[in-house]
Amino acid sequence: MTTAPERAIRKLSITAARATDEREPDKRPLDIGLITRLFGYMRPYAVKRNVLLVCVVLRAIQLPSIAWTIGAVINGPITNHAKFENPVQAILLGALGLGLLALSTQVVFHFRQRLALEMGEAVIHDLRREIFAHLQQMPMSFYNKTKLGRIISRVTSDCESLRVGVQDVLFVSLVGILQMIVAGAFMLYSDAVLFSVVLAMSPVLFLLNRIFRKKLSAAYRVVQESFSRLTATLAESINGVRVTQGYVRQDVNAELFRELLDWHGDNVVRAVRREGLLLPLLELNSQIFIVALLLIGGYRVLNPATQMPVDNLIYFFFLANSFFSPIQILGNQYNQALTAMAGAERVFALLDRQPEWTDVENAQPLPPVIGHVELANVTFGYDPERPVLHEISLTAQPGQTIALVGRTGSGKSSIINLIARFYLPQHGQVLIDGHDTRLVSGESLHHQMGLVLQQNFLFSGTVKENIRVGRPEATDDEVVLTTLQLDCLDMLADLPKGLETQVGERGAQLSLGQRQLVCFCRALLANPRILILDEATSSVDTLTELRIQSALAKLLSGRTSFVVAHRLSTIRSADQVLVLENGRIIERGNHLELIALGGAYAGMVRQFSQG
Ligand SMILES: Nc1ncnc2c1ncn2[C@@H]1O[C@H](COP(=O)(O)OP(=O)(O)OP(=O)(O)O)[C@@H](O)[C@H]1O
Repeated sequence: MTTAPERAIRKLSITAARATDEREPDKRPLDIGLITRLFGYMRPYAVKRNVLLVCVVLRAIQLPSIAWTIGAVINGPITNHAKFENPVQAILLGALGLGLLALSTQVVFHFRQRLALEMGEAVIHDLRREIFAHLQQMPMSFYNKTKLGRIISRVTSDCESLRVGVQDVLFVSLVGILQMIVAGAFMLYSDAVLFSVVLAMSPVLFLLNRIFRKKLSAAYRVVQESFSRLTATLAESINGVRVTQGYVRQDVNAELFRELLDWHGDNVVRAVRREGLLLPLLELNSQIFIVALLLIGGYRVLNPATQMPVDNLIYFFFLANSFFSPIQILGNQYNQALTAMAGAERVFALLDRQPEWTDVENAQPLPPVIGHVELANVTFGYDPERPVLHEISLTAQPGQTIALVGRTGSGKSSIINLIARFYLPQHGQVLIDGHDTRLVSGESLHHQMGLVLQQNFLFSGTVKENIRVGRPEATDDEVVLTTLQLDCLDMLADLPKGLETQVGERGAQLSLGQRQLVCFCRALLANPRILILDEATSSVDTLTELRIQSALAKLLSGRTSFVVAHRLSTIRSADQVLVLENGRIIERGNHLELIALGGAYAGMVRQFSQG
């Protein structure tokens, strides 16, 4: 049983979730700049694009031509058979012509459809590749400020709406517009007055269509939103299932999920009802227009002043169908075009977004480093207005291990972020062998720096592939040698397929200890002069812990290392221990010196030993 306050809190959280969902605009007016830029992506496929445009033109002519041919056969050898020497032969010829025209229309339709799909796929493929490459070189500050969901939706839903824009909207609309022009020309030729009536009706039909479709797509957008909330909650619940079970929150979560399901169900029913009402109304609109045309046409046939031939009226009705049907489609396409525009604007805005900083012009490659690292009077804040590191100065001699210790939030990770040049300091310098890291090329810097982060990030793939990330060109023997050097080959060889074992998503199929060892091997294989290590806090069994400690000692030896240290063993053997508090170094020295000092560090170690 859930209590009333719990229910109230749940309701509140659902309402808040609905209300605070910052929406991005889902439509944007047509913008010739965006359309031209999108067209640019078709340039590499110019031959395909041109064949496609030919298909578009052919199809636009073919459809009204079919109506025209039917009208011509009815008006000619059928109605006026007396005027024909051999009307049966003329009808047969007409039917044959119509059959051939219909066949060629469908052949063109096949290629129009196929090439448009291929073109859309090619454009989106290239765009996605470009976005991904762009994302890879954005600095950390970008990821800090941009929500992951937003980035993912640029590559997924925005690119999808662009695909619809290219595959459907663009070419279908082109066919529709051209078809209307061709049908219009035939109609104008047949009866100018009746055509002007049709012309006057078209904007009304188009607008009605658009309004109805807009209402429909608004209803389906709400459905989409509730669905994505549902899937997000599902994913979160499954990821957090251990916490749920641990805190016996199954009922509460099930109730929350049920409420979301209800909400989604209501939205679906509302959208379906609206569709059930609007679509028949839409059809009725077109039929009312045909009724109006019939009235005016009938009047013009009967009125002696106008004397419109009845054959022309029949002929006109066939063409009217070719003229009106694209209007219905265009109303919908227009809505989709606006969605594609919104997607295009966001995608291009992301692509145009320049990293806040890149390598300086003429950045020199960092020469092979010896491993002297210095931070000179560094002040830094993720938000420049709120520094989290204040006037930090430190020097690491080549080969030294520097342990960074301090309470959570004291600035340890921020220091290693600056050494790795994931961020730039607002004041002061980070110097490697005397070179300001700001002035050297990022690539040459990162090649000479090894990184082992707390999350022990593993990519999907095998253990071996994950180790090889450190040096992709390393041979299998070198990988094995690395694991031997760290004395952990036996642990990895014990995995179901040894080094060929798939690690699963984010390394989920390996134990925490195994994941750490794989990351150590990766760093050792790269053999960097400078190593940055955010020691994992996760506890492992004593035996594994000893293996990790000994592997770590081997990994650190001989390199300049910065370790955000959590193990007393690591801290004890460090050449320098820097104690941080509120972004300042408050104590420095080696373990024994700091113990002798009897200050903050000595207090921490005391607590640690007691804990
Ligand atoms: N990406 C970020 N964006 C904005 N502020 C941040 C970011 N990362 C850290 N901070 C802030 O900077 C300060 C220092 O954080 P930092 O991560 O360097 O501490 P830490 O000592 O490494 O902590 P922990 O031991 O918990 O990892 C904290 O106040 C934190 O809130």
